[in-house]
Amino acid sequence: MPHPLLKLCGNHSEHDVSVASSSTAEYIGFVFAKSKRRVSREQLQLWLQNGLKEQKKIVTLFVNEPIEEIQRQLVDLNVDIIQCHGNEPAEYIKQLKSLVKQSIWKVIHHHDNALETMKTYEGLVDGYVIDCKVGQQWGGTGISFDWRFVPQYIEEGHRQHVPVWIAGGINPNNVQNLLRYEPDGIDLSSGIEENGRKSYELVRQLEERMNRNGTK
Ligand SMILES: O=C(O)c1ccccc1NCC(=O)[C@H](O)[C@H](O)COP(=O)(O)O
Repeated sequence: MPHPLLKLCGNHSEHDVSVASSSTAEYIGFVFAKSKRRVSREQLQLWLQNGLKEQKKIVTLFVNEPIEEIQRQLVDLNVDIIQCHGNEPAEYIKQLKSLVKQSIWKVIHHHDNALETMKTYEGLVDGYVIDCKVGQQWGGTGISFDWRFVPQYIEEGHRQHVPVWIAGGINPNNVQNLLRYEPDGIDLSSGIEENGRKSYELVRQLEERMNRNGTK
């Protein structure tokens, strides 16, 4: 079975950055939206200056943020991807894409019309993250959606020739169930945390379970 890409998201302290940096994750994510995991531009700048970026791609996450504010936050920051985690419409994504150099990932929250929503971004995004929205919480909830729907999202993403990442409630104990669906990437936050901090041990367990499924 092929090995999916790994993203560790919601890093918000030097400790978290150290855990994520020492992992095999190809992508490291930072929340710029209202959240207990929110980081400032200045924090990320410092971590980048201290060598965080070597070997890793950096994802910055926004929720329905005015485009000018995204531009303001990212000026002179060497980051690779902007993850739009709210309900930003296609027109917004089109405008953002025309103004920034980073790749753009759109989060689709699993719901009855999610597949139709996904189709509206065709040709505009460089990837999708399918996540679980719980009440007013856009992400980082630790809750999974019904993974039997994963194949339909992968099929639609591949029809659009872009990768599909799965997020929401993934942890070392359930990751193998998800890997059966062969997502292009998996995105975790709560499932590798202990007392609100990323855990070296949980990341180690995650990598060990992922490796049981195939080699990188
Ligand atoms: O982490 C947050 O607090 C957060 C707040 C607002 C929007 C998105 C947020 N997090 C996104 C992620 O960290 C992940 O991409 C994804 O939602 C998976 O989270 P989890 O279920 O905790 O693994």
